[in-house]
Amino acid sequence: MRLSIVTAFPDLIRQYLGCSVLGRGVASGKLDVRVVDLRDHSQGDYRQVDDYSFGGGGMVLMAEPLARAVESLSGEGKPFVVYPSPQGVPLHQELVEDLSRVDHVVLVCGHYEGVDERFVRRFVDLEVSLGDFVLTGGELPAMALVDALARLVPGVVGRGEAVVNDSFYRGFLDHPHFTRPAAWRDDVVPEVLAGGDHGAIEEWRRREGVRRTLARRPDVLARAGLLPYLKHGIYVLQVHHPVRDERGEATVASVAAGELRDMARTCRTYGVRRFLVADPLPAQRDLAKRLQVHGAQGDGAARERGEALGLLKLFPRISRAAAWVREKEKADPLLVATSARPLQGAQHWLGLKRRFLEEDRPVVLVFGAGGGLHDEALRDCEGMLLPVRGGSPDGYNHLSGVGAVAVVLDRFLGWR
Ligand SMILES: C[S@@+](CC[C@H](N)C(=O)[O-])C[C@H]1O[C@@H](n2cnc3c(N)ncnc32)[C@H](O)[C@@H]1O
Repeated sequence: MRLSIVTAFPDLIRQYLGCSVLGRGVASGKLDVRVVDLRDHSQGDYRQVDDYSFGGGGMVLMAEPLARAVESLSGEGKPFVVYPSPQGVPLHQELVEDLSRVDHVVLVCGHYEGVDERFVRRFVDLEVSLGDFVLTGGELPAMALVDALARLVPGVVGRGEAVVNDSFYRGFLDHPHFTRPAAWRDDVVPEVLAGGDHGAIEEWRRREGVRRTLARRPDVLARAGLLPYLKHGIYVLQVHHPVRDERGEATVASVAAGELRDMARTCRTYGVRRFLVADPLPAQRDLAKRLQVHGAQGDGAARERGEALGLLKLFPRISRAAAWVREKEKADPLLVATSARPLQGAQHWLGLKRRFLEEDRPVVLVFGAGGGLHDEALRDCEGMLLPVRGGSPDGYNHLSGVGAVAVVLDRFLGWR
């Protein structure tokens, strides 16, 4: 990506671009940043770039020098023009990531009262704000943007400081950091960090990142994929019995090969540890087993399908599936029921997402087949998820099993 900064104060920017991580990025050619002096695009002998605000008030940057500066950068296609402004959309990591995928971003620094609105209307694609406060000029926000973008350019940040572990990158806050000396003014670094046990260090960091995020910024969890931050695995359990028939009575749902295959593939996509099925009928479990064997034959797509079906594990009852997870994880699983009907005590997915982190237990997401989980099945579950809602405001929303698994897994494990 290319970055250009249009400013009436180029020295401010040049100095910043010459130092530390950015300085090394520019010197090595990994960072392509150009600083454009607005005065080079002024008209007349006085290199004028600003004038009084119509109607009274302070100075405003004039439209024509700004337009010329941007046009001088438009040789190889139209760049994406960003104007840092307190009236813009708040800057956040997702926006930085979106901008990092643009070929050429031009940052236009305002000053004094701002820039002529006619320039904004004609040239600016996006106004971005650093927060609800006012600075004297757009140079600091422009540098903040360049800095945040530069971190995403491969090789600019050293390998030791993996950006994926930074705050917000994966929807979590970073863990605390410490450096030498190990004891400073009677304050000693956590013992685990000074020992050489990398597994224990990773576990400590994971827990601290989770703790901080829950305490300080639970709002950012909406975009977070939970998997790297959970100690235990996430499981999907499809229940064939007891599910509801048309009259709400308990019945057994039949095995649908296509449905099992598609759910298994979704589980594989999101890193679900195992796809469990509870079915009391041996003939149906046999059918599912045969599907697993045949699905693994062939190459290409078939192999991928086979891998997904390898996640499948069959049990006669919900309790047996739960006991198997308990044994495997050496921890009590949290079973969470999903339903098309709003169940008593059901929670919003964001609340559950926090709960998964707080309780740090294996999680089993339980889906019904046929007409959905019967009340008897709900007795095995400790948590309940509100129905997935689409455009319709009323509570009832019956999705296909495959659709429901995909939406629910994306909310908990999808990484935006
Ligand atoms: C003093 S400000 C102008 C404020 C403008 N009159 C207003 O109230 O919206 C001058 C310049 O600083 C930059 N600026 C100030 N605060 C900013 C913020 N919170 N985020 C991004 N840019 C900001 C903008 O480029 C702006 O044109």
